[in-house]
Amino acid sequence: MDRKALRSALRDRRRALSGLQQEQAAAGVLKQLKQLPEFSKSRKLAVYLANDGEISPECIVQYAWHEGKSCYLPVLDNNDKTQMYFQRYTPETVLLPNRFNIPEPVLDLSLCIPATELDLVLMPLTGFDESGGRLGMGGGFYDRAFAFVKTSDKPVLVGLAHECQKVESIPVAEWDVPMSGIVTEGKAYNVLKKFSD
Ligand SMILES: Nc1nc2c(c(=O)[nH]1)N(C=O)[C@@H](CNc1ccc(C(=O)N[C@@H](CCC(=O)O)C(=O)O)cc1)CN2
Ligand SMILES: Nc1ncnc2c1ncn2[C@@H]1O[C@H](COP(=O)(O)OP(=O)(O)OP(=O)(O)O)[C@@H](O)[C@H]1O
Repeated sequence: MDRKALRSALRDRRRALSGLQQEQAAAGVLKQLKQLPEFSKSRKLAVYLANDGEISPECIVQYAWHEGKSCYLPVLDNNDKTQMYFQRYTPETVLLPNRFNIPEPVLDLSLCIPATELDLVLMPLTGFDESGGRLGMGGGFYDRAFAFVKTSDKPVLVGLAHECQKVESIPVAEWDVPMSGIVTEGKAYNVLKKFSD
């Protein structure tokens, strides 16, 4: 299956989950994450607002705020259509739908930080494999934003996924940035053995 067909099949799969399954999955992911030192140690954390059946980091955000961590959300640039920024996210942040209808903060560059300053990035995905292969929504936003990670050990990139997003092998593209790990409702896949034990 090519990337496009695989993306479409996997999007159907996650959209088919019930509200209860989504809630349980989100709680399961938080439970798994709490056991990871990379999460406990992180001070600056990139999250996202769930869309199209993605696993929701909402309870992770609530917990992170409670622990005094700073959360950041992806914000798209309306002029440069390839750019994605990370902007501070607090309970007061005003959100508006972006061009894909996903809520995001109104862009304020003074509240954005360079991707290099993030400790941990929780990435949305449509599919993953056990070698850290990631299939996103097809915009290439995360691949571009984190292309530098290939030669850096910060930030740690962790995909959040439903177990049903796992496939045998994601067809890899040359620009793909491998994830250090994937956390699902039931398991933490420590792909690059970057997670400390
Ligand atoms: N929750 C969430 N936020 C995110 C991402 C994501 O994957 N999930 N992104 C990760 O990169 C960025 C947005 N990337 C996206 C790329 C394509 C589509 C999408 O729905 N494409 C439609 C076509 C829509 C249109 O052209 O109007 C489609 O493929 O059906 C959505 C988001 C930034 N924010
Ligand atoms: N580092 C990069 N530099 C330039 N272009 C890139 C880079 N990474 C990805 N792209 C472009 O982005 C497009 C989409 O890539 P891909 O299908 O891998 O997106 P994705 O990982 O599914 O999406 P996303 O990361 O937004 O969730 C590709 O056609 C590619 O040309």
